Order: sequence, then C-alpha cells, then structure tokens
Amino acid sequence: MDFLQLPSELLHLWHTHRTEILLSAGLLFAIVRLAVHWRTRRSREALTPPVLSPVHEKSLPPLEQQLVETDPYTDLSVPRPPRPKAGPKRVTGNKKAKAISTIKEPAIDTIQPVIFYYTLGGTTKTYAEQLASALPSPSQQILIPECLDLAQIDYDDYFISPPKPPNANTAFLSNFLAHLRETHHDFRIDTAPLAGLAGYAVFGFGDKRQWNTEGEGYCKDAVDVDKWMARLTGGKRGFPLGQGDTSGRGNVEMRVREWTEGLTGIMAALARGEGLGEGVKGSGEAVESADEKEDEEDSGTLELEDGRAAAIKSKRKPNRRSRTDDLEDLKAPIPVDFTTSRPGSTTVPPPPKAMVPVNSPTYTSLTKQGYTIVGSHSGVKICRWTKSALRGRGSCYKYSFYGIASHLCMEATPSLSCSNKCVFCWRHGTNPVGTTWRWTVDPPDLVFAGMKEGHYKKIKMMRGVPGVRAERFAEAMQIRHCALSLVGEPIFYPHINELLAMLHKEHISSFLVCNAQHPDQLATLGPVTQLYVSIDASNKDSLRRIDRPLHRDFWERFIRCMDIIRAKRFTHRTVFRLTLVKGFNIDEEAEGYADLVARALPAFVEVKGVTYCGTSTAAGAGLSMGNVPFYEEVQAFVLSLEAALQRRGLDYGIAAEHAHSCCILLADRERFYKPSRGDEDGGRKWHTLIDYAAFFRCLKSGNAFGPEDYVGAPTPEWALWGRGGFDPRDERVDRKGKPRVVEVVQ
Ligand SMILES: Cc1cc2nc3c(=O)[nH]c(=O)nc-3n(C[C@H](O)[C@H](O)[C@H](O)COP(=O)(O)O)c2cc1C
Ligand code: SF4
Repeated sequence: MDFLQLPSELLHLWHTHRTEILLSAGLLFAIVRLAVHWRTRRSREALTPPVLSPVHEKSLPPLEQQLVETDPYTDLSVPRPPRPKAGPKRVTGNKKAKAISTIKEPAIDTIQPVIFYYTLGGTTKTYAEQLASALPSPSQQILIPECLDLAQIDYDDYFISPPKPPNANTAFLSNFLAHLRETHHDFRIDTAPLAGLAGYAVFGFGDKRQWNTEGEGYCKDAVDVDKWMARLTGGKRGFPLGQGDTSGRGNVEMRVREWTEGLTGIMAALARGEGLGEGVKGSGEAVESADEKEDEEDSGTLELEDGRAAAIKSKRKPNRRSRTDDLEDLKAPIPVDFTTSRPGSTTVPPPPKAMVPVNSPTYTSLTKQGYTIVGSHSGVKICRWTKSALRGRGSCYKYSFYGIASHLCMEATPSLSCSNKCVFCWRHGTNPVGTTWRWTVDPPDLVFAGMKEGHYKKIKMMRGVPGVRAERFAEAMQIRHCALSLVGEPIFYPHINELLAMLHKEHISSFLVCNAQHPDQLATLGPVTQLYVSIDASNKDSLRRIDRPLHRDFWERFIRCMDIIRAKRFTHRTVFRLTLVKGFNIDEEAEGYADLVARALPAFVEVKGVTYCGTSTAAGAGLSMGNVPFYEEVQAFVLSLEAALQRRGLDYGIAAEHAHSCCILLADRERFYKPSRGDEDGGRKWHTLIDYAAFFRCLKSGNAFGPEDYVGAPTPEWALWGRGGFDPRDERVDRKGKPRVVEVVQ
C-alpha cells in the first residue's frame, strides 16, 4: 500500500465499517460493549471485520443521512423527511442550539455485550466474569456476553487506532489510555469513531488505603477511560462510572451489584428500542459543564478575581411578558388584601380554579425553567447542589451545617403561590401570588407521589452527565431529605400536615421554609425536622420595601409568627433565615434583628448574602449587583449580630460557615454547644448536625419530643467558623469544571 495513501485508506476503512463496530466500553475494569445490528440486516457481517476486508463503498448511506441532531428525546427510529428540492435559500424558524453530537444512532436489532477488563492481580478478571454471568440471559435480542482481556486483544479490532500495545504489563494501561486519546485526536479519524456503539459503561477498582480520594488518584484510570470513551462515542455513557474500593473498607460487592443492576436496566431499555433514555448525554467535552445556570434555592456564589466571594446570581435575560400573561402575575405587584373583606360586602367569590393550569403561560414558563408541575399547584425541581453532589463536587451549606446530603435531597413545594413579592426573588413574573387559598386543592397523596415521580425522573436524566458517580446515582434513587421551599409558600397548602406525615413515614426528613405571613397555619403546623422562618428585615418599613407583602397587616402577621416560633422552640428545631441585601436590610439593622431573635428565641440563625437574580422586577425594585454583599461584609454583619445578642444576655455563638454560599450559622450555645453524648469528658463542641434516624424514632414513639432529642454528631471540623465549610472529600471545581484549591476564610 502506498504509504502516502494510508490516512485516506484508514478513513475510507473507517467509514465502511463503522456501522459494524458495536458496543464498547471497559477497561481495567469493565466496559460493556453492546453490538448493534442494523434493522435493515443489510450488513450482518462479523462484529469486527479484518482491517483489510473488502470495502463496499456504496453500501453506506450518504453522510448527511447519518447526521441528526443530538436531541435525547429524538425518536431515532423515525426516518428523516426527504430533502427539499434545491431552490432559493429561505431562512425560517429559530436558530437551533448547537448539538453535542451529529452522528445518527442506528435502530438496535440485537445487542452483543462485550466486557473488557484489565487486571494485574486477578480481581478485575473475577468481577468481569461475574458480570458476564449477571447480565440478562441471552435472548434473541441480547446475545451471550463476551469477556475480553485488554492485554490479549488488538485494539484496532475494537478501539480504532494505529499504535499497537507493547506486551509489558504495567505500561499497558497507560498505553491503552494513550491509544484512546490518540484516536480521538487523530485528524484522519472522526472525533467520535465509536459513536456507532449502542452505549458504554465503565467500572474501576481502586484501593482507598493508598489512593483515598479521586484527587489523590482513586480509580484514576477508570475515570480517564470513562472520559475518553465519552468522547470517542460522542457521549454514549450508558451508566455512570462505578467505583469499587478493594481495600476491604468499602462495600465493593454492593457497588458492583448496584452498577450491574443499572447496566442491566439500560440494556433492557436498549432492547426495547428506548435508546439510552431521556437525559443529558455524557458530553465528554474537555471542559465539562459545571456551569449550572438555572436558578435554585441556594444558588452559589461567584469567586471574584481578587479572591473575594460574593453571592452573585448569573444574569439572566429578563422574562419578556407575553400579552397573554397570567392575570395573577399582572395583579401581583398591587398589594390587595383578600383576607379582610368589608362587613356587609356582597361580593360572591369566584369558583375555585387551578392555581397553575396546564395551558397557562405560568405553567409554560415554570416548566421551561426546569420545574415539574405536580397536579395543579405543586412543583419539584432538582437544585444545582443535588447535581453537584451527584458528581462529587460538593453539597449545599445544609450538608456542612446539618448533614443534608444534597444528592439525597428533593426540593419541592406544595404551593407555587406566595403572598409576598420579595425584591430578590428570582421567580418574579412566573409564580402566582395571593393572600388566601382560592384554588382547587389537590389531595396530599397525589402531591407526594407526583413530587417523587418528578424528582426521580430528573435524577435519572443525570445518568449520562459527565462526572456523575454510580454510587451516588444509586443512592439518589432513595430520597432522604425534602426541602419544602423552592418557590411559593408551603404552609399555604391546606394539607401541609398530611404531606409532612407522608414524607416522614418514608423516612424523608423535612425542612420547611415559611415567610412569616401565615400565623394561623404556622400555629397548627405539625412535626417538621427543621422549621425555617424567613426574616428579611428587622422593622416594618424595611420589610415592606424588601418583601413587598400583599397583606395589609403584614407586620402584625410577622410579629405574631415570631411569638409562635418562640412557643414552638421546645417542639420544633426553629431557624431564622436572614437574607442580607446591601442598602436594604444590613446597615444598622443588627440591633433590630437581635430584638427579633430575643423575641422568638430560634435555635439557629442562618445569615446569607442575597443572590442577584437580574430580573427586570428586581431592577425595578432598585436592586443591582451593588446590593450583593461580599462575604467579608456578611462576616462583619454576623460578628455585630453576635455582639448585639450578647448585649441582650443571649448566648448565641457563630458555629459554622459555608463561604462558597456566603452563608454563616449562629446557634444557641446553651442548647447546641456541649459535650458529645457518651463523651462527656471530651469538652464542649458545636452540635449542629441532625440525627435523622433519631428524629424518625421520636416520631414513631408517639411521645412528645423536642430538638434536643435528635441532635447529631459534632459539626465537622472543616465546617466550623473560620474553616470555609467545604468538605475536603469533595472535589472543588470552578465554573469550567477545573479543579480549584479550597481557600480558608479567616
Ligand atoms: C501497579 C498498581 C497501580 C495501582 N494504582 C492505583 C491507582 O492509581 N488508584 C487506585 O485507586 N488503585 C490503584 N491500585 C490498586 C488497584 O486498583 C486495586 O488493588 C485493584 O483491586 C487491583 O485489581 P486487579 O487485581 O484486577 O489488578 C494499583 C495497583 C497496582 C498493582
Ligand atoms: S437543602 Fe436540598 S434543595 Fe436546598 S440547596 Fe440543599 S440540596 Fe438543594
């Protein structure tokens, strides 16, 4: 063969045989290759024909027919419409978003699973063989799995690329990785030459005694193989990377089982013709997307170039109102009190209607923002921290303060409607408002079931996202915490107590946030794991300016709520949540906040810098980036609040911080700074974590109980005031997904 023709020959060969290269995956560990036979049965040749087998150029469809958009929801079995005849160029419709991959997936007829492994000591081989026998029993669609030792095969037969591996054992793996990398970068070969595969998944075995965290190299090669396979397949990650610790300290058998079950599920879905399912494809991009732009309860902070942290919400384009905007929204800014009807009024209230009707602009808008609307008035959405935790990149501040693992947390609300129009709320123009419940009411079991369904569906969509770990993914399929906040006012929902009881019955903890505008509902609220009340200002004028409440008697309602919180302090774990907005509610208000604390005596006071939402409503309220406090300013405020409390004889101390979220926690020292249970001589420590199991035990007992009965382990060292609050076991990344050094806030 003319050497100069080699590149074009290789390219030619690739285009001829790409369709026969079926499933792949695996390494060190195991990559599952699912071979694909075309529905047309035109080319039922050998899986990996010899490199120099005859080329039938015309048997390939034209290249453009292989190109489709990478819409995970695209039904790939639907044929493309015929190309229109050539004519004058006409530009119609919207510009399409850039697709991740442009290679058409074939309709799957049969699946040939192939397990590749690489082993030094034999462990991986044993697991690979176990996996082969655990996969679905062979059928017409799923064939007997092949188990291949990467040291024995020719890469070119499976992972197209020129270099051959040497025989040396230890160098083998890095050669394999180099092979994958070179294939990806080889200009003669498509950047995603394995895109014809049905999918792949990788499992790595590591040893945590020596390589404790991923940062230190735990399962490093598997992480790399997973990344390269994502690129070579154009994002065909079938299941998140699995990892097993063979040191004897981790439950490796369980990890393998979870991963195998996940893989089996995907293969079954492929066999049913559902492809890799709904979700975001593993992009395998060099810069992985850590840039979650959507809004969520605790949107993160941006680190500024000078090292300072500020709670900044990425700027979003203001929502343009359509002419058909929901009437609720148009009414919203006008403070109308529906609760105090004039005596003798003859107005007949209109019949109840759905709060968020399916065909309303509000529904469309919320859905576009990523909310799943449940029934007619509830919503669920996975927050960015849940996504971040699934990828081992850190949980929200509630993990540092109270032990909430974000990947186990569901963020939901049973009432999308609220009675305030807070200036910093990023849902303006989308959520309905009102002062009384005047909508149809969905039963709590429907609300609960819908929330769970919506949440799990969204979690499943994370399956192919780069960096998601199989272990966390499997754990996330069991909700453990529920943050009832999101948008709206949860205690507005007439069956809130029943809903809470349903959560607790399934051992899902509840954090409920209310806006201190519904004293009657607050007074009758049943058990909640942690009860928050938003304290957005320390005096009437400031509250009016910030929260823009719809109730005329908003201040009286607020004060009544303070007294109820005080009365509940021995039955509920109460928390004041302060959101600091520079120029609105910080300056000289520490004394006012201290008075409110003295009145309500909450167990905890969380102080958080506002996140800027950049909406027109916020701008209209005079809010700009200048209103976002720097972390140093939040720190200074907390110190002055602590001093103001001390002056009132209140023993609150600064317990913990999460600098990344611009959030600091004060706690009642008398109740939560004490020796650990069973270690009375160990000295006093902050105990802000929650013992969730104890909470459910208390509930089950049927006896009266209080916050002291479910105090958890001491607050972790890294979360204490002055330590920053980022779990060192998680990898910290910047917005481009690059590793970042954790800085300590002094
Ligand atoms: C030469 C060598 C290098 C290793 N490097 C890593 C590593 O970088 N990260 C890790 O988590 N484990 C590492 N390990 C531990 C292995 O991944 C672990 O012991 C695994 O169970 C070995 O599987 P095997 O018996 O199939 O070879 C290494 C082991 C050997 C022998
Ligand atoms: S508590 Fe849950 S919903 Fe709230 S930020 Fe944390 S993970 Fe997200």
